[in-house]
Amino acid sequence: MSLWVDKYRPNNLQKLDFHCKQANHLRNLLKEGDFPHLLFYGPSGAGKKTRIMALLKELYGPGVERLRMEHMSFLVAIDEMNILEDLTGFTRTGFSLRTRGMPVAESETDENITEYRVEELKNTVEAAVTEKKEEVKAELPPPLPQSPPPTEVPPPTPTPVEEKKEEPKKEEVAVPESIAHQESISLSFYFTSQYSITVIILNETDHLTREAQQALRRTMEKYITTCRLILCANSMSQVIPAIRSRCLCIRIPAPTHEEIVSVLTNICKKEGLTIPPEFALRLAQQSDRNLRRAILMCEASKVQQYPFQIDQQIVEPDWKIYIRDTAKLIISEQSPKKLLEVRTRLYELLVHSIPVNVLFKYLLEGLLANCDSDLKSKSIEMAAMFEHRIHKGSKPIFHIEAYVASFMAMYLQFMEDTLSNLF
Ligand SMILES: Nc1ncnc2c1ncn2[C@@H]1O[C@H](COP(=O)(O)OP(=O)(O)OP(=O)(O)O)[C@@H](O)[C@H]1O
Repeated sequence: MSLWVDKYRPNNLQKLDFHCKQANHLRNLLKEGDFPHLLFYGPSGAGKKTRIMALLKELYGPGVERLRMEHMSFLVAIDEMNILEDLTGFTRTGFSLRTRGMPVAESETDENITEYRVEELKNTVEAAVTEKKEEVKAELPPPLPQSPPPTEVPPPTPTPVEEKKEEPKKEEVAVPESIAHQESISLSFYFTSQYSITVIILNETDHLTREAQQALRRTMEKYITTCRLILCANSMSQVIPAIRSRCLCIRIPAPTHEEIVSVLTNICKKEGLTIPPEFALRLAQQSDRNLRRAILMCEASKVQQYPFQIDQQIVEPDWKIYIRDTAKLIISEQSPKKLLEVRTRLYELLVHSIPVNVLFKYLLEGLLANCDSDLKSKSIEMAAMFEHRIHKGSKPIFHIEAYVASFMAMYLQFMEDTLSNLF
């Protein structure tokens, strides 16, 4: 049994429920059978990946659904065991790179990671394009003719991707033996190969370091004849101009409340349920125009209570409640002890893969909801500064914590001033 978000994810361009005009443009783009490098950008839950998959399906047919995730093993050099523990969560790479407790020498953390990411990115893309090309080509069925001859029926060929699925391959990049400690990490990326073009989908391109993006730029140029990159990003401001200019940028705006209501109504109809429009609208409003969140909340609400009531309580995600409680903690007491407690909670959220920008946004929201109106503008100004530092720096936790400490100091000062004015 799958979740509604997966079960009712439209799988071709015709079935897309909103931004239909844009879907038509994409179809026109594909008429030639080829396309430039693409960069899809827009807020989370707007339907970027759904569109990418629908686009590939339009181009290559149903086989593309068996797109797979490839795991590659890399050996990472580690000099010492004075280790940074907090690398266990998300790292700022564009791949779904997750470390298995990967230790890194503290003194050289940033450079090591940057260098490693650049190499890793280049190796991965190049391996996918060059080494795998021959192998993939050999296994692929002949390309579908534009207008198939009426008499000839092509012989059934085994689907290549299915074959590969049975034996996932691992590659290892050797590192010098002199290095004392080595750990293997798993790098995941998606790629599909059809005909002569390898299509590589890179998620979270905006989380790549600048160096990695530069490397990607060169790779894009080098393999322009054999490879198409489909990049996916939440924010364009973090993508370097060189990458932007090499791609056709496609903006996927967040769906409107009405569009979300219509998607929810359709899903409920398919499930044989009735959803009051007022309740669907409340779900849309609470989801912050994130369609995935709205569908998940709708399903959770159905489990909690059906038939739906207009004023039914909407089940919120745990992490959202946890962030709100963290904000309340900050307001409740401003002391080093509380700061430590908040720090632990922030780490907890990060290791559970809550994106930094989401964490920061909801934390600020929670603080603003609880603080005096005089403090609001200052808090927002301060938050903007620390958010900028998060993007510029490499360790978001430092900056979030610094923000919390600064907010505490400002709040404490404000309370003292208010009290002294009273007496
Ligand atoms: N056009 C659509 N019609 C109906 N449902 C949709 C549509 N587009 C997306 N969805 C639903 O919304 C969910 C989220 O979409 P998707 O994963 O494509 O968003 P995204 O923009 O890639 O999000 P993120 O950036 O967070 O990964 C999908 O699981 C799907 O169920």
